[in-house]
Amino acid sequence: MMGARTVALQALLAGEKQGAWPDGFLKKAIRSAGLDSRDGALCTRLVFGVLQNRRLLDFYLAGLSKTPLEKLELPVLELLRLGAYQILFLDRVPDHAAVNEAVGEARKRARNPRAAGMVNGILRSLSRQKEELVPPEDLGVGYSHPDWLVEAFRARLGEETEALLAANNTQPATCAQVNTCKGDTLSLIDDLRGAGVTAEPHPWLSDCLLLEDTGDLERLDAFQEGRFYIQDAAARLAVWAADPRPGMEVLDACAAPGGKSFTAAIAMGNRGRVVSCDIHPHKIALLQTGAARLGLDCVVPQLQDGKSCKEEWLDSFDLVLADVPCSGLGIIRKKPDIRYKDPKPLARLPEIQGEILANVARYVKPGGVLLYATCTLLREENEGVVEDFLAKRKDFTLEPFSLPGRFAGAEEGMVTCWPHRHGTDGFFMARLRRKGKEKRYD
Ligand SMILES: C[S@@+](CC[C@H](N)C(=O)[O-])C[C@H]1O[C@@H](n2cnc3c(N)ncnc32)[C@H](O)[C@@H]1O
Repeated sequence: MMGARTVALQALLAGEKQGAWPDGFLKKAIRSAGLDSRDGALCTRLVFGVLQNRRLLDFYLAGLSKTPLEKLELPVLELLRLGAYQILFLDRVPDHAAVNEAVGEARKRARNPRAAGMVNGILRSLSRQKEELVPPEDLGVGYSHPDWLVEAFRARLGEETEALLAANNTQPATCAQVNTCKGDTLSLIDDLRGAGVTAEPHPWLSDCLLLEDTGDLERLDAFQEGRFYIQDAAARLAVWAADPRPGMEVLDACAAPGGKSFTAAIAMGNRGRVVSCDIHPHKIALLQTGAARLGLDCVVPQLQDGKSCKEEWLDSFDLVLADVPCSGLGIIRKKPDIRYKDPKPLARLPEIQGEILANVARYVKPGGVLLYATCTLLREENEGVVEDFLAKRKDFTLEPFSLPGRFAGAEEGMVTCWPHRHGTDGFFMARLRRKGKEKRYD
């Protein structure tokens, strides 16, 4: 039977090979290896820990390895990172156990017969020297973010940058939204606690819970009964800013996996219609399954490219949500590999975002609302796209909104949520009103 470290190694290697986040792979691998919840949690922590600290781990390993790290076989390098992460960050794993496991795996996997000896030597030296290690001064190395990203954050945050980088490497509690169409928050808390989950009400967001020790939460009865869904507080706030009301016609132009459609439908008491679109056919199935589980039949999934105009929708929706594809740099806490993305293709995003926004704005009724949102923190994908749009569409203006808690910018109609300030994902939302007679929904 495979252990937690072997599965973690496989997930890291799969991530390197696919150039993609191993989350899906990790969940499946944990299930198929039959890891119990304790080993599953250790395996997940190892994968997150290595991704969150890769640059820092490499910095220390490079100081101990005679061979440059880029010349090592990839499985050997990942084993060194896994071992180093356990030695430097995990008190509950004895160093000798981390070293022995890494050496055993290296014996099985490395083509170079000397690799196991090298892994042994490097990790034992690291264990001996760990109290004397001098941390790097460079923020990018210390918090394992690429230099370009540190500079982008510094341009916005100045001295606050380090706090954001540190927050990006924390482990947030899982944030769950209560499906108030299927029951109240207190009885859900009771039932989750009865199932062994640590469930607390969110400190400032109603009908929202912070969960820990969930194990595979999709197996919980309350999940299968559609009594909650997973969504960060910041994403919930974006729908709050949009303020959907019962009876409205709502379009969610970039909807999958459906969090904001579901939040809107719940706020509407499942009355009215939420047309939930996505460009990818396989994601329409996700929307269908999610809406069915939650019992939200006012959600109508539909395949539609947000960039191309659907004539019959012109001037038809009270509210249009444009939660556009973005660089995702606000959700590094949950997807630690996002920081390693090649920044070049990201430069094209503002154009795509602007195109989607310009097209779906045409679906807003006169007097209706357009909500632009991203889960990134780059000005060019956020305020920049909105400002370009407003320069072209003089019939739209930013509109103030209120949120629970203090969020700078709400009175001007644009808010950025920050992991280090608000404890949420990094997120941007702008509320725009189209000129015209507003239809009232109470
Ligand atoms: C940020 S995610 C949306 C998250 C979603 N609103 C939620 O709250 O769960 C962006 C989504 O846009 C979709 N997408 C990308 N390009 C699109 C396009 N041209 N038209 C419609 N959807 C698009 C992606 O497939 C992805 O599911």
